[in-house]
Amino acid sequence: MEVSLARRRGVDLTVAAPPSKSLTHRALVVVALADGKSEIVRPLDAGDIARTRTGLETLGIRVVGDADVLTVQGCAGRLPLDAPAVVDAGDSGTSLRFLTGLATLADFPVTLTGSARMQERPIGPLGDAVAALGGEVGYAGRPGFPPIIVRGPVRGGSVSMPGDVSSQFISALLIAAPCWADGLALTLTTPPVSASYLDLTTGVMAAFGVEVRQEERTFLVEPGRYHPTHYEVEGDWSSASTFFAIGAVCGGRVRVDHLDPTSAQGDRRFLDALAAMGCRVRADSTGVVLESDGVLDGTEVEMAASPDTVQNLAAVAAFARGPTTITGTAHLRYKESDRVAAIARVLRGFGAGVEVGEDQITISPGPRRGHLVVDPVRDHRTAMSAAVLGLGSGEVTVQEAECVAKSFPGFWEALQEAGLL
Ligand SMILES: O=C(O)C1=C[C@@H](OP(=O)(O)O)[C@@H](O)[C@H](O)C1
Ligand SMILES: C=C(OP(=O)(O)O)C(=O)O
Repeated sequence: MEVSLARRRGVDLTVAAPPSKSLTHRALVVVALADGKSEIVRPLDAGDIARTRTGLETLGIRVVGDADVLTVQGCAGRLPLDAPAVVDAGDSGTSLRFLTGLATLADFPVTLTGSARMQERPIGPLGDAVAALGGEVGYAGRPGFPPIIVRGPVRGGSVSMPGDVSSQFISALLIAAPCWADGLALTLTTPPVSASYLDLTTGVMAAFGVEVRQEERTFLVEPGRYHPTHYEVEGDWSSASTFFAIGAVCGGRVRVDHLDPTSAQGDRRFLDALAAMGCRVRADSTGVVLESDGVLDGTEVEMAASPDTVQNLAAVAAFARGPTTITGTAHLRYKESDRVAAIARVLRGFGAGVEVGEDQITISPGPRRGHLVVDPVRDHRTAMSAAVLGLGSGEVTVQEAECVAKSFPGFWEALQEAGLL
């Protein structure tokens, strides 16, 4: 599917944020381990969540329900797997990493694999940690990359791991840890990237009765049990960021409902960056409103904890009156595509100057080039950020636009309903 976008000015948009992808993934894997039946209310219904759901089913956990409520009978920390299994996580890094953690709780080997791109996304630090904690770990192809083969059970204990590749490795260990006989003392040898996602992990674990203690760079989890509960998923700040970016560049007013203005989701910081560029932002009891007159200043902003909004911010920066520097970008290279390269490719094609450093990107607005055709190379966030460029300036076509289904299947429909397509 191809989507072509025309320039819009003075938008007046009210949309609902879809449920959080990260919180739905976490809720699903935690309820799978709980010692009873739990309900997840308002889960995200999207491609990546389907990967976690079918992965859990492959591991012997039944997930029942639809878009409104999912019901799961947990396995009380011991997966009922009675033969070797293969989990295909497709393009979903979160599914692959979290289910690798769960595979430590099975008595049979589990092979975790994914798309061609997934086989280029690292998993070595997580594999090393699982092996050090007592599991058997192997790789079917290139060492340190999926397919990874994990055989439990893992006893747990103390381990060190770098934090600078993906926070998902840390979350995967933390989530499985209460089900290990010796619990976990995990010390990070480098500061964690995407650190806000660790707060989401510990928050969901706490909602199911398990505490994580943190002493400087060490995370401690005692052996214990997740207690079943009803868990309601809040709205997704990463998905919402595209609507706010559209408001920033087109000018006008954008209201996104179903967002918690006090959320632990780090992508909430995206709005601080837009405020620094000249937008006005306010929250009320049901959502968040952004107003912009379309006149934007460049800024300098650290985004290591909010990687999934960097492409939208880079797109907004192309409309500013001066350059914008975004720091904390090194780990964007390990995502659904190399997003540092994607930003450079798309924005240079658009007409902006892009300077790429080891851990930072500077965008300098420049004169618009002709019609821009964006191939997102299956990366949903590249596709959505291209919509920001298109609505802000016109003459942008997004190819294979259906890739947004990974996290936000209703994205293009939402734009259409708002009269923007
Ligand atoms: O834990 C999570 O839910 C996620 C963590 C982040 O990944 P990294 O920790 O690999 O940066 C983020 O980019 C991803 O979309 C979701
Ligand atoms: C990086 C992302 O997801 P994942 O790592 O789960 O593939 C994302 O949604 O932007």
